[in-house]
Amino acid sequence: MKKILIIHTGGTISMLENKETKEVNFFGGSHPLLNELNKLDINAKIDEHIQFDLPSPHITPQHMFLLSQKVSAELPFYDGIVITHGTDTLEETAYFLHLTVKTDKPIIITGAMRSSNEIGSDALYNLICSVRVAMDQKAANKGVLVVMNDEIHSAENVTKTSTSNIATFQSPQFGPLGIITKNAIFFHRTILQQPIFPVNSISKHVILLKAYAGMDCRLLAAVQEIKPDGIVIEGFGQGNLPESVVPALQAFIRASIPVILVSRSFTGTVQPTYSYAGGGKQLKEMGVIFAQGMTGQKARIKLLIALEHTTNLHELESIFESFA
Ligand SMILES: NC(=O)C[C@H](N)C(=O)O
Repeated sequence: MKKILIIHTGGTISMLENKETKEVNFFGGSHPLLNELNKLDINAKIDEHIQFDLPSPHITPQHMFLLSQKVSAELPFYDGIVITHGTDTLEETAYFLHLTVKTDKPIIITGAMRSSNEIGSDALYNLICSVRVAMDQKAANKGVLVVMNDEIHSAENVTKTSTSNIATFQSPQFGPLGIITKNAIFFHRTILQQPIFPVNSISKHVILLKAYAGMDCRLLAAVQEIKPDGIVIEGFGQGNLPESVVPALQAFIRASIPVILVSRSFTGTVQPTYSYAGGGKQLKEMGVIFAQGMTGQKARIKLLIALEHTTNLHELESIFESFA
């Protein structure tokens, strides 16, 4: 019989609705899903552990690091691990684990858009589906997977696209890796092998900025005061920025602070096409590092992890170019 560990970290999947006020929160008492699976006819030995009871907007990279250590420590004793998590920052934790946990065993993250006692709750359903995927040999060797709403997504590509729809998790441009039906699990694509970057700490400060029409140098002047270890900026289209922010970015790079560029557009890649002031070609020549095919929040997670290995801008560039 397979052995699966469920690690709970909080989020709506761990919350309840107050029937009078309609607010959703943790309301003390025991975890609403704890031991629910043992009442069902699932052919697995399931252990559960409550790691945190946090809404996911309260999750920090330190929590992700602790979770990554817990998962790595428990993996030798289980055939697969399922993590429950709030959906707001689920994709960041999923990607953190994807980049830091070395294993060929299935690691699944799931959440819920409606808490356990709400009509149409997806909490227990997503948990059951996740355990089924974690028990499936086909889920091995695919990095961290996000299971929600009958779909299996790679941590690399998945993002929360809707504020409240239960079909919120999507992989724009790529689609899910597989689907879950009543009786079977189908994978129809896989991921390329990814280098793993194990970390012993998470100690750097990386900030994420979004470009907007008319952005000027004032925000970046304020950022200079913060003295970050790295900056991720979501530029326009193929990777272009307003001319006015270029001198500040240049100053960061001269001070050996990496500036990583992704796009506000959620499909396609960033590339040095335009040579006007602030265009991608100028940014590339200036030393801005282009991160391919990922959102700003994922590039930030990757930079946080990469900076634990090197602060050399050329090495960082090859880390961002070598995989996406
Ligand atoms: N559906 C959810 O889990 C959203 C919640 N605010 C959280 O991320 O904790």
